Amino acid sequence: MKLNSLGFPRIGCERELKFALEKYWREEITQPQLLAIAEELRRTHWQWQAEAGVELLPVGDFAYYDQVLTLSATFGVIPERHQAGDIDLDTLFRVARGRAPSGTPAAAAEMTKFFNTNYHYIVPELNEQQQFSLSWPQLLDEAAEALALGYQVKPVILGPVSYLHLAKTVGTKFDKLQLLPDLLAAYQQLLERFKALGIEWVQLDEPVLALELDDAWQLAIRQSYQVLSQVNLKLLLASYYGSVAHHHALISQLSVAGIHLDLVADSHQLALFADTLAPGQVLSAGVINGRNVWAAELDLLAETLSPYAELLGERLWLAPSCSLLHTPVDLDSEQQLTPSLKALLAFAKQKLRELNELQQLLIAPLAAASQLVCQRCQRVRAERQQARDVVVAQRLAQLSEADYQRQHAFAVRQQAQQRKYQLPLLPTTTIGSFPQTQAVRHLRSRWRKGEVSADDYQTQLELVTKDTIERQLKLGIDVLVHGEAERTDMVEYFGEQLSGVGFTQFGWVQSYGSRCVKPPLIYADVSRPQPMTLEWASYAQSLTEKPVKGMLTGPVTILHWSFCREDISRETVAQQLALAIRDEVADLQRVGIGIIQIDEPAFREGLPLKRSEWQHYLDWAVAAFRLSASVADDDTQIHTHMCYSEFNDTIEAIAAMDADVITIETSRSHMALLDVFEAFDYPNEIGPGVYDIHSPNIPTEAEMVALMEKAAERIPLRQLWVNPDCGLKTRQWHEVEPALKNMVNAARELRRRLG
Ligand SMILES: CN1c2c(nc(N)[nH]c2=O)NC[C@@H]1CNc1ccc(C(=O)N[C@@H](CCC(=O)N[C@@H](CCC(=O)N[C@@H](CCC(=O)O)C(=O)O)C(=O)O)C(=O)O)cc1
Ligand SMILES: N[C@@H](CCS)C(=O)O
Ligand SMILES: [Zn+2]
Repeated sequence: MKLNSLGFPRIGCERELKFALEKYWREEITQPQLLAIAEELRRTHWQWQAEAGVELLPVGDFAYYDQVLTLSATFGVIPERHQAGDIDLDTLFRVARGRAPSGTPAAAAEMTKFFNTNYHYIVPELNEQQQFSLSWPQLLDEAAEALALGYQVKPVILGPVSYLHLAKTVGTKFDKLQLLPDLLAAYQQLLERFKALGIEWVQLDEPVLALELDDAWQLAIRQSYQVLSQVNLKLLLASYYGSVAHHHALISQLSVAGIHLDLVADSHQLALFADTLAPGQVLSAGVINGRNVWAAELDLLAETLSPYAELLGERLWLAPSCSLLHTPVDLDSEQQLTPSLKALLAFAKQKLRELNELQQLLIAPLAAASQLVCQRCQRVRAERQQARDVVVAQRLAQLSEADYQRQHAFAVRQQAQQRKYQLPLLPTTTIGSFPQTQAVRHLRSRWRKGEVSADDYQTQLELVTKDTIERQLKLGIDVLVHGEAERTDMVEYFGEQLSGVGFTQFGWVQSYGSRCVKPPLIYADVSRPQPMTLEWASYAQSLTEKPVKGMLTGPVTILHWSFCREDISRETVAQQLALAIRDEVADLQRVGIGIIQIDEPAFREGLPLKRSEWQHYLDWAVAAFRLSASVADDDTQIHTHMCYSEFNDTIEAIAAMDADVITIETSRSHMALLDVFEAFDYPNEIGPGVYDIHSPNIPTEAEMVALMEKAAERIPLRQLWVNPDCGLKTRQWHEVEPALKNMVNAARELRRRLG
């Protein structure tokens, strides 16, 4: 019974890769220095996995920016604008970031969510004449590197169908499946090269199988594995992030040497697929949750797996459900978690140990060590039962229809809000955060280490907030924000203050490139012991007569960007979070904050992979948002904000959220995203972003006027706001100030032209 690893977090226990990358980009270290740090990380991660008993070490989970981008480079899929001779490391960085220490800057490639995760990949750009040829040796080099260290190796790469599915087409319109035969030829070459290194197993990941695929994409799966199985290698076909039971017939007919299943997503797949395994075929049972941080119930898992261990013997492999990319690295680093919460957790390193313990439980259930594991599991289960808070349960039980409804319909509210605020036509605002400068981060870091007192920390942040308000006043923005300088992250900040939610010191998870987040841990019923944002909102409002928006993160986004308990439904957790945010809305309103933004950037990301499950999700997600917002009086203006969104297939739900104003990311799509709002006759107000905050470029007044004119062709003028695409925390003041100056001038010009 082998232990199978689908990948380990590459960022490093202390985010070594993040810091090395950023230093390299700032040209503070050389490329050989970056490569050396990366090599050291790979070595450490292989060693940890080997020590846990993993025999076939994954290669391909390491990436300098993103593993999909590495694969694109491997096949020579580099947009023309980023090419400059042969592919090198800087080519990858130019694709991902638009710039690198060498080469000419050019617009970065698109980045988007990897399936339903909070990890972002770089979208491959394919044209109709796309050629695929082995062009970047990283995967082969890393395989050779692991082999040289004496390990057995199993390359783990995205399969051809998922790769095509994630890619976008550029230039003339065409069906990307046309490219499959050529792509398969390139995969074959790559597999041959692995084989030449003496490699026996290659894992091909096809998370696309968790989707409901039409005939053409199912055929693509069939064709791909028919072609690739011709290479004399053992292929492990891996699916994850969802059940593939609906593709059982398709998958079980493929001639692959092994199948990996995400049994956390759907444990019924085990019996289904075990029944139809071909002779000799391996089943990799993904039983340890690779997307969550809770310690596994190993005793129960062993009970379930035991008959299959007998039936399949060596053909049963034990594995995490997916790559451990989505989990923090090492629980042992955490010094401040309560022992009772810590006992509930397992990060990547601990998950490897769990695999090992599970193997022992199956091999020697009566051994003393196995008994100890069972006792620990029982203790953890008992601890989990403390998660209930009767007050929260009672509040939920008493909710009625009225709690989900604003007092009056939008038209009435709009009048009340206009009477109160007298905002000009095309009001200007921003999305919330202003640059999180090095100075602010450094200050926070020193405060955390006890080098700066709480009072000094507060005073310094007040100065930053005051400066942020003054800058906005000088710019002439109509609805201000306090700037979020006190927040590390829009979700973590709330997680730190809610009961039932824990937070870590070092629980970093890669979000994209060098950027990481520390997701909160929702381990018990959630409530808000005291106001979370009131002080900062009131302080900022005290500095100006102009309205300052209260700034909250919505329940759906807090849920999706946290590690959530699994003993109750996500719907119920969303309701609990909604009640906490609702209390905050009520408090903000009470102290005179009359414009309140409840951010929901992760609203769409929560959509289940299978369309047939969408409506149920949308119903409860909309309800949670409404529950958080409906305590607002008619003249309190509720904003929401969504970035990374596409609204065509969710517009009814967006409208049902009934926010008075929604700000969205639209500048890159040149307002095309607004088509659906026009077609739907969206009744409430909209701020289509006119400033692409992901780019260091400063948009001109003329560009923003042109974008708003396009918006005005689709949406009635009095419904429109002028704002950036998203928060400005990752930008610098020298970029933000001129951009916002142009934005305010654009709004003024438009009022002259159109008003
Ligand atoms: C909008 N996005 C978000 C997602 N998920 C979230 N939970 N939050 C989001 O905002 N998902 C989708 C997108 C992803 N986008 C981003 C964008 C930017 C980041 C990012 O910048 N992350 C930072 C970490 C932010 C943070 O928590 N900062 C802390 C700690 C800062 C730090 O590293 N300090 C240093 C010391 C510094 C010094 O002394 O000078 C240290 O600890 O060593 C803070 O502000 O205090 C990142 O750097 O990766 C993430 C996702
Ligand atoms: N209020 C947040 C939203 C980001 S999606 C910000 O401005 O950073
Ligand atoms: Zn945003």
